[in-house]
Amino acid sequence: MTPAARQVGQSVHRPPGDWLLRRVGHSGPIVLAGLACLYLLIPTAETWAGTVPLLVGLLIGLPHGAVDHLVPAWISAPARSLRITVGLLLAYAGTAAATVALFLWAPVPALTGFLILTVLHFGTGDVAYRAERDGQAPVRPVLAVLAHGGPPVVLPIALWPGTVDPLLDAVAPGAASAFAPAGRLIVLCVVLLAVVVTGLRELTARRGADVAALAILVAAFALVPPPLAFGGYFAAWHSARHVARLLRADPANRHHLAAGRLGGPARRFARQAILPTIAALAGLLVLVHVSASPTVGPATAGPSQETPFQLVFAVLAGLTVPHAAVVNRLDARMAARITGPVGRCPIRRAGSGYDPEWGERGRSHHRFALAAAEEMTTVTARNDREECPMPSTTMPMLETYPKSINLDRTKLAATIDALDDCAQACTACADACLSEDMVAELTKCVRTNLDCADICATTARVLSRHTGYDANISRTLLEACVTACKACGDECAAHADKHQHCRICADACRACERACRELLATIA
Ligand SMILES: CC1=C(/C=C/C(C)=C/C=C/C(C)=C/C=O)C(C)(C)CCC1
Ligand SMILES: [Fe+2]
Repeated sequence: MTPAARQVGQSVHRPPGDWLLRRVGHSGPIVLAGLACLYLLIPTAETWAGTVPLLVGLLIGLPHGAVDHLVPAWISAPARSLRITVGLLLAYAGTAAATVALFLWAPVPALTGFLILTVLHFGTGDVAYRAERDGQAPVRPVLAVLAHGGPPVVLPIALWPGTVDPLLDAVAPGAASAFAPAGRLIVLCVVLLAVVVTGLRELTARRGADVAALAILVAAFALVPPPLAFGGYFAAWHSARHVARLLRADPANRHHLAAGRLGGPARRFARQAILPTIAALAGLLVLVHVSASPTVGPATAGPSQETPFQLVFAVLAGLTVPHAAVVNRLDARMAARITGPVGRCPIRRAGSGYDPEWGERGRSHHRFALAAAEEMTTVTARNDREECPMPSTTMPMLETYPKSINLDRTKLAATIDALDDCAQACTACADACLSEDMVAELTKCVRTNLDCADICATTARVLSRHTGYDANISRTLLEACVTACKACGDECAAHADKHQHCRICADACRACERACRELLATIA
């Protein structure tokens, strides 16, 4: 059975596309191992291992940051995602401009900060990739981040001063001498220590392939000239893993990935990334041209003393900083989503719809929506451990809807769950009322219970249908729910001190009323 077929067969337990994560995960180690072998076998490779491989690697990797602005569109309602996308683009441009200014004003501190950021970005990228692939976050993420993100940056600087120092000075004049040999050695030792501890942890956890990947990473950056190693790493390791995760994050790819097809998602990504990539490339080329011209280039006296390379690198860093910020935030949300709040049931707790303490984080997790089925995997695993109630299938079902949904999926899922909870509580409360000795005093309660149960159940069913969506029907039903829940909540609350079922039902009605109002606010 192919990995894809296996996945389709157990679609509820495995997220669509984890086969892709596994497959792509091998490309980095294979390329770096190949480069290391090539370099050991053909020492003359050094002659063509100059800046060109670095540029080629960066060019191939460039598209991985080209769709950052689309992520909001994959995870929220179209009307709001446009606003988020525009806001994100403005923040992106602002951060990029500030970074470029910092690079030109204080090149050495700026470069130091950028290199630290690169370590964190690569490290968190790997940790997030692994967490997504394995369905669990590492026990010591900081150490793992350093172990995976450190080698591509620290090893070249510490072990290849002859090659790297001219590069450092080209992008930030004075950096080579500012990075003292003792400092380089100390940072190298810290990174190697992190690698050894992380490697031993992996060994104990019997993750042989991951230990091998880490060993290849270190060996390649120790053996292969930095521009070549870095180029290979950036394209085949960092960017490839990131793109694989992006493909899974795009809800439109779910069916293809679940069926083991990569062609559609790859073409879709190419379409999404092509324009921003061309724009970034064109911008960089114009920059090289302009800054190399005699009027503003290095020959000119005054403030424009920077080399073309320095300006281009500053712009590259300027694009990377907001990219790292966007990705880091999403990674953090993903990691939190995988581990969940300690001791709580994520997603949903009995009787109260969505867990308010899971709050913003939970909402964001749904928005990012790695894969609906993964939600099930994670929650089910946690339920096994922590005896949480069965998770709702509402969000996973929404995530599998093949077309776009005109409502905020998170709020919609929360409302459907709240409606179902409320309908169940109202039905049970009416039944319990009928068995009370003082049933005569509860006739109004039974009546409002049954009205509320019917209205909520009907609304939950209508809201679960999206094809040919009619906002007027949804709005009218939600308004009826608000009225029915308010009436039933008030009536039940009046008996809450005497009857536990009325207290529980009143809570469910209030929660449902709140959820309906929130959803109404998005369609009013
Ligand atoms: C300057 C410099 C380097 C280049 C760093 C670069 C080019 C980082 C780019 C990071 C990006 C673009 C991340 C986005 O995901 C090396 C090779 C570490 C060696 C030391 C000097
Ligand atoms: Fe990146």
